[in-house]
Amino acid sequence: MAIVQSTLTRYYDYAAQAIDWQSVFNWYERQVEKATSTVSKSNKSTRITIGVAVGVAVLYSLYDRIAHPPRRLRHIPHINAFTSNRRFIIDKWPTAKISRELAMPLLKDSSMYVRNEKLGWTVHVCAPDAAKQVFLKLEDFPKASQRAVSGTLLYRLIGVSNILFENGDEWIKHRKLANPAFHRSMPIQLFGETAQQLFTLLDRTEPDDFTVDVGELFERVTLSVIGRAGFGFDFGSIENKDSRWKYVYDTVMNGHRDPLFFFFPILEKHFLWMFPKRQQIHAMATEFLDMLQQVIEHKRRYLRETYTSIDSMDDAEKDLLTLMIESELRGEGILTNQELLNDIGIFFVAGHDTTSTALTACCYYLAKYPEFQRRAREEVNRILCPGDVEPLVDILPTNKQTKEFVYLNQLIRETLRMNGSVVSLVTPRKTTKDVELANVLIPKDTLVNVNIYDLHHNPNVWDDPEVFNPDRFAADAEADQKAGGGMSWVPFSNGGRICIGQNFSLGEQRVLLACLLRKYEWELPDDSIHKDGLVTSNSNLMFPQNVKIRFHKRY
Ligand code: HEM
Repeated sequence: MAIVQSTLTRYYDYAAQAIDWQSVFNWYERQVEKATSTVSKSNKSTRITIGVAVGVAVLYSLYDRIAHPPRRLRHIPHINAFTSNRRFIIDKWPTAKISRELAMPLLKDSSMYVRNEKLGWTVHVCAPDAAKQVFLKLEDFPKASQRAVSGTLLYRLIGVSNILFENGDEWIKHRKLANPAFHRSMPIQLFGETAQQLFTLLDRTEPDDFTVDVGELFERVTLSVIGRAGFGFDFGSIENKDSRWKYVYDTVMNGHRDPLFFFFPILEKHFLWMFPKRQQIHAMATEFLDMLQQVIEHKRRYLRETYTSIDSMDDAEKDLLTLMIESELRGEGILTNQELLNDIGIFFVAGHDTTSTALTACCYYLAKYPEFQRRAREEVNRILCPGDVEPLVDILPTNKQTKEFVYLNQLIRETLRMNGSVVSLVTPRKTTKDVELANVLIPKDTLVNVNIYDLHHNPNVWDDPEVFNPDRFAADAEADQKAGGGMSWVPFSNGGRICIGQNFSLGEQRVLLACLLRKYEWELPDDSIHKDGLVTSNSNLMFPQNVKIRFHKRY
């Protein structure tokens, strides 16, 4: 009985975030009171008419409260909750269509709109000056609590006390320990070796011309990189596309994206016993966590026994976990095993799918625009093979050379504008007081997010936002000119909570794309479903769907 009671109380808590039920009931009571004084004096047909009228009014009030934001947010344009749920869950519109059809009409005269989400009604900020305020004023816009979704699949992998979710001193503790790991130079050699490992496999298994799903390929590559660079673990995912750990991880992440549980986490938290298949996926999450736990314990033990501050190994080639434990051993802070597990879980989840979707999108744009591909290859060859004759063998770029890839960098940045991997901030903020954002009053306790996709596609911000044009990121061009007027390009967020893995991901992308440009030329097959634009999922991580590319080996 106590369990049923606590479950119902929690369900009420959850539902109460979206709907102000108490005022619905109060209003209903008032109507019934008014009506009964009239009804008691009237005949039967009048009583029925009044009963129906009150019923209709109650239903309308209920609809109004579910479909529209609370009154305190009604001065901001909004998307009807039924419309957004239908388009997201039932019609599964891709992110680009959601943005074009539902958000852009509202942004003609506004820098923000309101939408209902799993944590409740949320203001989506889509203009550079307002985004800047959200990013920089951490005390007005701390991260909202993730308590409502703890215990769900993804949150079992990353916990709720980690570098991504915590605020204030707790967050500083995590970030301080992780910073040295991300501020050394990046493991460029490891990125290059991974590219070579991929080429060896493709040379062995594919003819000189072949077609492949690059999304799937890059997932295997980035999984391998994050396993080795993150915590010195080999997932074996390049050599073996059916590797057990890849299967386990994919099953858990696909389970996390299941719209039923994504939008109704209550089902998973309190009614898991009703879903046997879901229970099996939870068992896999446990298996994955056990593996990570063992890796951490082993590494902690090993480093405690062997650590000296004089160390011959180059920091750039050490894994992130080792560097974090070394920071602890130097006395720069301490995390419990559970907190370390959560942070490694975050690096893993945040650092692998994001980079693979970015690489997939960039590869797609290079296929769609052969002229951009030719320019990028020319630049890579000029820097890596300065002689008269291009040696037709793999040449792995050095750290210094990756910084000279100016045009390749423009391509990567424009790809992240057009198809940034993260659609809106993973963790919405919650206002701590009434604030004015781009001249709009946002009351205390309002959920606020920066919609990165809408900001990057807002025609009030970018010229011809739907045109893929890497030259807007050339020196002194459009992006540079906008830099003074707020934050218009924010695929990695910005301010104090900017993505800690930005340089890691950019380094990985530069090396893999440079190696790929030398080894292959590529194009979109004639029957590509992406001829008119990249088709993606509508989850918050924007997965390009089934991107087949035709490759021709150059050597
Ligand atoms: C294309 C690749 C990537 C993109 C687009 C990206 C994007 C983002 C965004 C938008 C945030 C802010 C989330 C929020 O505030 O809710 C973020 C935070 C974060 N990212 Fe990334 N990310 C990428 C790669 C990586 C990599 C490779 C790692 C680690 C290996 C990583 C680790 C993190 C962490 C730990 C945070 C939280 C930082 C904090 O709050 O202090 N990300 N990322």
